[in-house]
Amino acid sequence: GKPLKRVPPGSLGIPILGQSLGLLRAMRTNTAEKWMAERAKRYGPISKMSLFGKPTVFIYGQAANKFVFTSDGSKLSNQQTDSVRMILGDRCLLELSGEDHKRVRNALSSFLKPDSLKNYVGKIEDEVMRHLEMHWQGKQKVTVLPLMKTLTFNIICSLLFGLERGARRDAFVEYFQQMIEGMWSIPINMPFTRFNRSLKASAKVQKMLRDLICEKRSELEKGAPPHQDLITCLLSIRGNDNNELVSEDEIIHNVMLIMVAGHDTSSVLITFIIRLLANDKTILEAVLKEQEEIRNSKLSRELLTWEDLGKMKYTWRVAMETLRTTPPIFGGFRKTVEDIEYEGYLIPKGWQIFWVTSMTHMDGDIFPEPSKFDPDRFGNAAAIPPYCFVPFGGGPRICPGYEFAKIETLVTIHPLITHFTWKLCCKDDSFRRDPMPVPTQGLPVQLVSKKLL
Ligand code: HEM
Repeated sequence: GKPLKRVPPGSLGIPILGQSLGLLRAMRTNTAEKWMAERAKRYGPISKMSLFGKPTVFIYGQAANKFVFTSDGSKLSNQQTDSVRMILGDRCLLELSGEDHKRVRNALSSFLKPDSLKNYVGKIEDEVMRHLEMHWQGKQKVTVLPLMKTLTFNIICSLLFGLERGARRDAFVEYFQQMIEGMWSIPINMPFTRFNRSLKASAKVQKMLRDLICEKRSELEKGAPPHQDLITCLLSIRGNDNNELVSEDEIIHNVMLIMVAGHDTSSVLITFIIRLLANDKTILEAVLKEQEEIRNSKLSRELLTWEDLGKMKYTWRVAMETLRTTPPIFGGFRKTVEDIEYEGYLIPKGWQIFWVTSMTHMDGDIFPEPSKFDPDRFGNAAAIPPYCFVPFGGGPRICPGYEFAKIETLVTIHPLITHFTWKLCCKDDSFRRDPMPVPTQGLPVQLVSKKLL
């Protein structure tokens, strides 16, 4: 018969802990890119390690990304680390495959597609303006990251779940933060571990969502319109037998996924754009010019439209370049469903595969002078080879929140840059990963209001 292939080089380290602590430590000191590059130098483009309790193979490059993003569920499943699965639940999109994945993803996409989101630009702007009035206007100093988290969380709550401002939303925010803190931790469920705290918070969030669904269901029965928010929309989708097509657990687990996937990522993107605009005068002026032209074409308090967003081309290029240089998502995992042969190696069934955004984003053959911040790289998006710019992943699981993130970002930058100027307060202008990028002290800035909101 065929000779047995070898598993990739590398070491699995100590069971359970393996290299998790090394990687997490590198992330916290912002040397994770270096950590990965050193591994690549030592072991080549495919190597094994142990991460978050599982044997893991780390692969990178354009071909590796394509392999990860396009292999179907018979080869690679999308199962997340134990921590993520136990916290978000086993019926969220990340855990589903095949027909189940398609059914639930279609249901979510009917809400997240541009044609539907178009109608919410005004509602998002309303949240942004209230936020700026409350937390920015008249202040001399603000800390950007926590504020942007509050803002993106509020936008999600109002748009997707119909949760208005108030005590209930505030309780939600708090449990949510606790829940997220343990998502990339080592799954040791003992009192006082990050993971344990996170699991408890997850149980509380699930209880709150179950109550919310119950209320929405009875409102629907009384004749409330089905398109007010994501939950009512999902409850209203019926199968052939007239039963709900998306189960209650699926609604709850996906609502939690969207809140996690949708607010942390975009808050990081907006924060790093604000940081960049403080550091780069030329780019600041170019963005300001584009935004003022749009503002000057409108009446003083007139709301932004979908067409206005379409004109913010340069601003979005700046966002894309920010996503290239500081991708909110460091990378992700898949799991092998069977023994797989890859580049002459055996990857045994049940192992994790780890892909990483920075490895192609910072590759000088793909992005010349990769450390230089240059929005014009995205002047002609078609010139960028496929599976190389992957802040949103790729293939059938590419981020379905791309348009949502784009709208939120543009709608937030517009009033910020036309009404305020800011300077960084910290001498130390660096960041760490936790695992999302966090600027020093959350990015405190000194603020000047140019004109009233
Ligand atoms: C700058 C903002 C964002 C970034 C960088 C981002 C990035 C990503 C990445 C890298 C993936 C995983 C792809 C994979 O593993 O193959 C993903 C998946 C996902 N994202 Fe986003 N995302 C962002 C915003 C959002 C928003 C605003 C939402 C929802 C409103 C959202 C919802 C989701 C969901 C539900 C998935 C899972 C899709 C699936 O498995 O089919 N994301 N995102």
